[in-house]
Amino acid sequence: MNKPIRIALLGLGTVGGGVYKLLSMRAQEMPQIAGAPIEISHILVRNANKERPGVDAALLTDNWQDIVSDPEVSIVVELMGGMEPAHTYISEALAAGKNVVTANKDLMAVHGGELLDLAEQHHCDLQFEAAVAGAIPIIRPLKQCLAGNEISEIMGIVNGTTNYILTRMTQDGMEFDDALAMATELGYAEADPTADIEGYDAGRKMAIMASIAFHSRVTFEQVYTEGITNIHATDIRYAKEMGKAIKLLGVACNTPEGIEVRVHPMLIPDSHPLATVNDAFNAVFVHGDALDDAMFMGRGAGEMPTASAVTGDIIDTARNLLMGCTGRIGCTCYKELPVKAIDDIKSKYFIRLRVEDRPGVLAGVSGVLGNNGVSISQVIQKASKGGSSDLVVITDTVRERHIRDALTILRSMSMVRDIASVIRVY
Ligand SMILES: NC(=O)C1=CN([C@@H]2O[C@H](COP(=O)(O)OP(=O)(O)OC[C@H]3O[C@@H](n4cnc5c(N)ncnc54)[C@H](OP(=O)(O)O)[C@@H]3O)[C@@H](O)[C@H]2O)C=CC1
Ligand SMILES: N[C@@H](CC=O)C(=O)O
Ligand code: NA
Repeated sequence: MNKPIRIALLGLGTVGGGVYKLLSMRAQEMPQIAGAPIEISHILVRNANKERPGVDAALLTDNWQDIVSDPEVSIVVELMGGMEPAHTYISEALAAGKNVVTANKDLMAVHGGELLDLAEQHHCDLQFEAAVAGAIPIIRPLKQCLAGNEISEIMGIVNGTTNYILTRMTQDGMEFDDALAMATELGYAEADPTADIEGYDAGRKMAIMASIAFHSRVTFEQVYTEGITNIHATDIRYAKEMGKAIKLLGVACNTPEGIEVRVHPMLIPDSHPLATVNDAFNAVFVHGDALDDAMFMGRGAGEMPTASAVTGDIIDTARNLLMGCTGRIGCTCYKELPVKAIDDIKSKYFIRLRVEDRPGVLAGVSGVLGNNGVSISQVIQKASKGGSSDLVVITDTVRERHIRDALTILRSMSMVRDIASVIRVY
């Protein structure tokens, strides 16, 4: 039998704890699955004295040097999250010739190119399947199975926390804050859930996928992001009346003018496959010239689903180590494509306004939209409450900058008391 492959876990929280459990559950079969036993030799945590039931306390350390200077450790599994010290530790591990598996989208969406280059220099694997859409295999399919395609579009639900919140608000009428507390309790949310609810986490995942799919580096700062904090129960009610669901979607397209990449809430028809993706499930649509359409669906967050993706990467790296072929697949970005500004992107919009309840208001609002090149496809006006009423306008497809100009004028009009919501429509 091959001698054990020694790995170090950095982090033993939701995901690290899941990986520890899954590796223990599969320990007996690992020589057959991976080609050698896989043994955890160190676990780095912030607090090595904390009681951790079911975990061998002798493995715990709070000293990174114990790991990076141990020549027996061949795979470092980073599950701490955040930029630092994760960036330094991963760089030092690669420089020391250690392979790395990480679930860290924050880091990969900003420093992915640099870290993949470093891995290549040292002939090491740097694998990050769990960083995008949790358990769903998507990084490896994009880099390997779909490598013969020209991919033109990726669209999907890539944040479990926000999908869980929107599902609870839609199906159970739950308040936003209560649904977020449940998502945190279930281990779906990031350490700072702002990243989830403001769309940053989904933006990071879209940057990573767009880079791989379009062979051109896209970083997080280039992704337009809007979260779900401005989605109200009233919007969800209107969406239901129109036979639509509200989802936080990531969209990335490779167009002749450049890459479009964005994350924002969207109204999608109930008949659309993404409308039925609920709770912490994620789904990713990919369109390729040879592939046509494919959809990947599964759990996007949580202890064991995320551990599934991390453990798959550990096993793949172990197999590469045993075959002497680590570092086989590195960075696949060989183009330098521009990324389009959000102002140039076109969409349909749902605009909910609180307006004065008097004659001429509808004509005033539609006049401003028309003067800015925004044509209307549907209008809903609800009965008056306290002298104002809800006016919902669905526009035809329009350029983002025209909507912005129109909204600026509408906001300044006395007949418009408030622009309550502006949501894109599929
Ligand atoms: N939760 C999920 O569903 C998913 C998470 N991810 C990603 O996985 C990673 C881990 O997430 P998660 O498990 O939820 O996070 P947790 O907050 O649950 O766990 C973080 C762990 O890292 C340790 N840690 C944090 N900072 C340090 C440090 N400076 N030095 C040593 N140890 C440190 C903590 O130690 P201690 O225990 O002592 O506090 C803890 O064990 C993140 O990158 C996240 O984005 C990816 C997909 C899904
Ligand atoms: N916080 C993330 C965890 C997985 O990436 C999410 O909710 O999707
Ligand atoms: Na994944």
